Amino acid sequence: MITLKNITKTYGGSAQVQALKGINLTIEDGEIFGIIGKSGAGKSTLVRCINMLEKPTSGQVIIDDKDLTKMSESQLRAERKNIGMIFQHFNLLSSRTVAENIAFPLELIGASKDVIEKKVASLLDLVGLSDRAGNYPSQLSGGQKQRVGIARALASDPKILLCDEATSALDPQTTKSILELLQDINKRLGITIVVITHEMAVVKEICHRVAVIESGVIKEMGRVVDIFTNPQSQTMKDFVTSIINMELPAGIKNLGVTNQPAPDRNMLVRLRFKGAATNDPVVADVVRKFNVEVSVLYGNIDYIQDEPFGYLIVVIMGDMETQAKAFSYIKTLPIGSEVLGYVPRNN
Ligand SMILES: Nc1ncnc2c1ncn2[C@@H]1O[C@H](COP(=O)(O)OP(=O)(O)OP(=O)(O)O)[C@@H](O)[C@H]1O
Repeated sequence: MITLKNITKTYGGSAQVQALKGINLTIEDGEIFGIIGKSGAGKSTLVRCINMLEKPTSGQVIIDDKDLTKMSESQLRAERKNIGMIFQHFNLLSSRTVAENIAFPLELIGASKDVIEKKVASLLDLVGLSDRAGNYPSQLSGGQKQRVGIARALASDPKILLCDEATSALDPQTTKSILELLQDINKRLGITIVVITHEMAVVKEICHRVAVIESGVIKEMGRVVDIFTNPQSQTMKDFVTSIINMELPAGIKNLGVTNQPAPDRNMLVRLRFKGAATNDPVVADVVRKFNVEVSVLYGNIDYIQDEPFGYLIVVIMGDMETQAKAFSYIKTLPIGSEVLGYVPRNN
């Protein structure tokens, strides 16, 4: 488990920058945890505090009950074997072959030639590059270079893998294959993965939980499926709407939506489903119970990893009292719901 307690980081120099302003965070073993934020939010600083490449100005970094902020340099060097890291621009050694790059951390800890050979072969197999062992980085595509970066990061059998914008330099197809590899590594080896990104698509694809950071402060944190169906902070709403449209479709806006109920208006409602509730016959249920007509104007179902989530925009027709009763009932169901407004009855 990784626990960050009240981490602050102020960069010195003439103009002091407070990059982190009291970060509290717990990342469970085996989790894929996303940290998302815009440029300059403090993401890289935060992830570099986890392995103490950046020393926090104050606060504690506790990994498996050990406080890294209290360790000497040599203790830290030993501890960092448990924490692999991959980077946006791969950071491979251009004069070394693929196999030699992967072997590098093992050479540093004085592993025997035999051990290194076996380990490199199994890592090459894991990342699907067995046929590229003798190539130099310049002979590889971006995706292949990142695979080498991943293999090198895993060479010391870390328990944690930190990924700093690991797919930001890659095209969407290659990004997908690298994310699949990370997910596979998480499942097969049980490694905890911390993913730093500015792309919500990356979070949606592989993260179990996510925290959004802005100006050195965590604005919101939660399970990815909860965040997608019900973001609270403006920052998270902006990220969610960057990949799923929560705006009212133009066709619905044009119906003449008002905020107040009226005898000649019907209620416009958004229903938000996730997980098993996606299969619940909510609309049929409301129609039967309240003898109202419900018309579906818009629907959208998507998946976060294997978990479905979706939106439905419906119009509840009937007199004002029945509309209100039907909505009160919907509020008791295990789904999200909100009244978006009221539309003229003839729609
Ligand atoms: N070594 C440094 N010295 C001074 N200021 C720094 C240093 N590194 C980062 N900063 C500042 O700290 C703040 C957070 O930077 P950081 O790189 O952590 O953000 P980020 O979210 O990773 O941004 P990006 O996505 O653009 O890399 C920024 O204002 C940045 O200018």
